[in-house]
Amino acid sequence: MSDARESMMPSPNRSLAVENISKSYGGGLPVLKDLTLEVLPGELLGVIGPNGSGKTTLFGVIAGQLSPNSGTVLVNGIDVTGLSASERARKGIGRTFQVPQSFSNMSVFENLLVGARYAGDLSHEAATLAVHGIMERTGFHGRGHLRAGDLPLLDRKRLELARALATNPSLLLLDEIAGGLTDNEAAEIAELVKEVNRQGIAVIWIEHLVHILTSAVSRIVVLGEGKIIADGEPHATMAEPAVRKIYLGMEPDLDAEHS
Ligand SMILES: Nc1ncnc2c1ncn2[C@@H]1O[C@H](COP(=O)(O)OP(=O)(O)OP(=O)(O)O)[C@@H](O)[C@H]1O
Repeated sequence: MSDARESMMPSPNRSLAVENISKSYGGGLPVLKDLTLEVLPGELLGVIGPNGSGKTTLFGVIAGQLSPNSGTVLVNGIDVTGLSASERARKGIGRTFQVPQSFSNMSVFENLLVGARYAGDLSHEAATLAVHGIMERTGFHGRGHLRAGDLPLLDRKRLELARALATNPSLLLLDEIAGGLTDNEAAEIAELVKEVNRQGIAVIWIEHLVHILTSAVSRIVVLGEGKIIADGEPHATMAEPAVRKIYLGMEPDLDAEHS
């Protein structure tokens, strides 16, 4: 973390506080309903829920792509509700998207450099140094020259994560980073996510591959129709009747780790 950012931050006791957030699109029915959620510094939190339950909308509201109708978003104790997405990136929020946002005609290195310069007031030299560090941590050492569009899916997912890391986040939002991967590839991504988290970055990870998530995270939040219907230790949370009611028969991989 840059000295400049460190000195700007009050000492936080919550990495993220989402307070009483409601959100609807174009005057329609609310997609998020008075939702409140806290994430502690260094926490690795999984978020699951059926299609359309509001998971990606929640990320949009946290990262600033969407404005809530009401409620507050605090990051490291700072109210960011009125800030743009790029301003929030400078406050420490990094995010990935379901559809990778990398520039396919640019190299791995160039993509990461864009990320590093997006969120930080870094000189070209400092950004270059930061990008080399990110490439080390994410499996791109010696491969920075590769064209992003030529990468296989697992590496495109890695690049999406690396691009978010290049913005130097204290809170990382991962939206289905393992989507479309085989089980072995998803497990590789999960190891990378855990490693990033061990380095002190709080992570919120939306994923449909429930067994990958439950084996990686220390806490799971279950969304249903814009509300939190369960929140706690992964296995206990997945065993709650309200959660089993949603998932039983819908999610064939739910018990895969026990088979
Ligand atoms: N830009 C938009 N305009 C109008 N409605 C939207 C928009 N984006 C999402 N919605 C609606 O809001 C609801 C929640 O969508 P959201 O993408 O947040 O759910 P999700 O839990 O992330 O779903 P999935 O698991 O399919 O990604 C859905 O009914 C969806 O159709």
